[in-house]
This record gives sequence, C-alpha cells and structure tokens, in this order.
Amino acid sequence: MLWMTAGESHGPALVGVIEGLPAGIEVQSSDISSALARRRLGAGRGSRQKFEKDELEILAGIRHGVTIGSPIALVIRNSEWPKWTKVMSPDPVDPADLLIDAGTGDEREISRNKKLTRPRPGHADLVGMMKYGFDDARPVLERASARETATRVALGEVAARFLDQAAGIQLVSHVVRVGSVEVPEGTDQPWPGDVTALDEDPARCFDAATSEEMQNEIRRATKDGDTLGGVVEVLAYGMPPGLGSYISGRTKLDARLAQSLMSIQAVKGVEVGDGFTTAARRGSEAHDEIVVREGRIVRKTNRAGGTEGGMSNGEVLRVRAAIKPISTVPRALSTIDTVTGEESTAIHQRSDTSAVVPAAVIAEAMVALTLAEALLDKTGGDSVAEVRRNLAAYLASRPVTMS
Ligand SMILES: Cc1cc2nc3c(=O)[nH]c(=O)nc-3n(C[C@H](O)[C@H](O)[C@H](O)COP(=O)(O)O)c2cc1C
Ligand SMILES: C=C(O[C@@H]1CC(C(=O)O)=C[C@@H](OP(=O)(O)O)[C@H]1O)C(=O)O
Repeated sequence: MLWMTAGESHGPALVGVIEGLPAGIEVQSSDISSALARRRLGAGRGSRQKFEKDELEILAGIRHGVTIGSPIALVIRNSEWPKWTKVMSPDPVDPADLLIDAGTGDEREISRNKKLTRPRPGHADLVGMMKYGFDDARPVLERASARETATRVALGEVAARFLDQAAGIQLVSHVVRVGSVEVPEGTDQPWPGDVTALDEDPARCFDAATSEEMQNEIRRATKDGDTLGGVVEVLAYGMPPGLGSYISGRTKLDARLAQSLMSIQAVKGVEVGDGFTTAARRGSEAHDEIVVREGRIVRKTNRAGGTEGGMSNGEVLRVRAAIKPISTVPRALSTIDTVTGEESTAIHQRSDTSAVVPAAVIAEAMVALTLAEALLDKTGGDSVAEVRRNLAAYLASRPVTMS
C-alpha cells in the first residue's frame, strides 16, 4: 500500500492518493466529509476552523460508493484560497501587486503578502529557510502546516472502513492530557460505542469532569496569550494476532506505528501500551501473563498495549502520542529578523491555542493507515471478500485453544 499527499496550507487545494487498498470497501463522500468535520472539532482551535470548509471531491478509485481497487484520489479545496490567490499564485506575480492590495489598502492583505523574516521558535520556519535557501518563511510554513493532515484524515477514513469491513477492527481516539490536566488513573477506557460521545465532547475526553478542567485550562492559556500541548491515545479493538513481524526493523508493527504517529506535526513522543511506566516496573509486574479462558488464550492484563515482538498479540492495541504546545505563541517568543540579524519577536498571526483535540483524530487516521497496510501484508487479497476469507482461514488454522 502506498499513499501520499500534496498541497499547501493556503494553496488552492490539498490532494491525496492511496494505492493498494482492495476493491469492495463501502465508502461515500459523506463518510469522508464527516471524518474531516471531526478533525475540525474541539477546544483550542483558532478562527480559521470556524470559517473554512473542507470541500471534498473524490476523483478516482470509488464507484457508486464502493472502492474498485484502483488508486483512490481525492482533493480537498481550501475555501480560504480566494484571499491567497496572489501570495500563493503558482505563476509569477508582479511584485508591486504583492505589497499593496490593488486599491483597497486592506491591512490584512498587505500583511499576508509581506515576506516573513521573523521565524517562530518551534515551527519549521528558520531551519526550512536555511535548508531550502529561502529569504521568506512563507514557502516553509505553507507545507509544514498541519493543514496537510486533512488529507491524512480523508485517506485514513477509507483505511478505517476497510479495517472494520474486512476484519472487524474498530478504532477509538481520545485525549488523556491537556497541559497539566490529566485523566485520572483508573478511568475506564472508551469503547467503539463511545465514539459519538467523544466526538461531541469539546475536549474529546471520556471523563466529564476532566473534560471541563481541560477546557478551562485551554481558556486560561488563550487568555494568557499562551499555548498548550497534551497527550492523545488511540485504541484498536478486534485486532487479530500476527499483524507485523519480528523479522526486521521495517516490519515491526510497533516501530511502524511509532513512525506514523511521529510524522504528525507537533508530535514529540510515542508510547506503546504502558511504555514509559513499564520502564520503571520490575519484570514480575511489567508483562501480561498468559491464561486460557473458555478455550481461548488471553492475557490477565494489557500492559504491553497489544503488541509483542513487533506483532499484534490479539489484545486491544493502545498507543499514545505526546503533542507539544503550538509554537505560534501569541505572547511572541524571542527570535531574530533574518534580514537585519537583529533581535526581534516571532511572527504572530492567528493560530490555534492547542492542537491536542484534532491531533487525536489525526492519530486515529495514522493508526488506520498503518494497520490497513499491516493487515494486507498478512492476508493479501484484491477484494474485501478475499481479505475476509484469507483472514478467516489463517485464524482457523491456529491451534484450537487459540481460535
Ligand atoms: C492539528 C494541528 C494544528 C496545528 N495548528 C498550529 C497552529 O495553528 N499554529 C502553529 O504554530 N502550529 C500549529 N501546529 C503545529 C505545527 O504544525 C508544527 O509545530 C510545525 O509544523 C513544526 O513541526 P514539529 O512541531 O513537528 O517540529 C498544529 C499541529 C496540528 C497537529
Ligand atoms: C488550517 C489548519 O490548521 C492550521 C495549522 C497551522 C500550522 O502551523 O500547523 C497553522 C494554522 O493556519 P493559519 O495560520 O492559516 O490559521 C492552522 O489553522 C487545519 O488544520 O485545517
């Protein structure tokens, strides 16, 4: 399976292509649009989310609501584009047009068109300018921006539907920390049946009291001109054992999940199962003892988070990602002006206060894409029906106590 995205944050559109998903996945434009809407939800988002629409068009690979096995191509138009036609024009623009809005003197348009020379610490601005030889951070931030994750969520929705329809794997994402506010230890884990409630919660948190505290934490940070990070968790229910493999670094499921989660903008840590807590435990309290219950091999606990030896072990998959605070801090951090070399304060434009809530939905999409690839590696199959048959045959071929 292969997928890629293209597109700039304020360009005309984002584009996504995925090749290698089988025929027979039931998915419609409205399903993908709903997934895109989930990514826009949540406390801490900036003003752009309020007025921008994700205008989706499926260009290839799906016919009458069913995938046909060919590459799926889709476009998400940026409804912001009309304001950016000059500054992001693919064709050359008269420099005079970039500095002054023809006739209106609109301050916002003038500032949109100015070169950005006060790079934000924590964003891609400074190193991107050095690496690509730009005297302006604009071309850097346009692609570094997490606007790109809209495409990942769109492609991830097709992958999630494949996982559910072919293997009964269902994903749940939620927020477990915002800044200093954390879900209390011992709080129940959400189930697939809880997804609607999570989608409706502004903090995407399963614990109502903690959600309130998280929203207050975000309100306080916004008021203080500051930003916040946090931690999100993705759970996958219905995992068959044996996705991924110990045979090489490339094939290990935990390594692939870490790479895909770390590839999300602002993610600075990934944990599988109890990860960092496990490091502090003794072996006798770190692992998941094996027992047979009702003829099935199961674990007494799930500290490993559903993987052993780079393979799914049949327990619920549980991964977390740590999101750093947004680097466009309204209080403006110290930086330099790259033209004069003098001390200055970083660019500040409208921005999110916290990306934690959307990051949960994006992490879910990345897990879906990773698991879809791992499932196909295991089963092969050109249609959903064939994947189902192959998976059933594999599961039936294992020792009877494991079925
Ligand atoms: C959903 C989402 C929204 C984001 N929104 C902003 C934002 O409004 N302003 C900002 O400075 N960074 C934002 N970020 C983070 C930057 O994209 C990210 O910090 C930057 O690309 C540098 O990459 P790095 O943090 O992975 O090193 C967002 C990230 C995500 C996942
Ligand atoms: C547009 C999205 O997120 C953007 C991600 C982002 C960044 O620097 O990552 C910066 C902001 O862009 P702008 O400065 O144009 O408001 C966010 O709004 C989106 O998620 O759809």
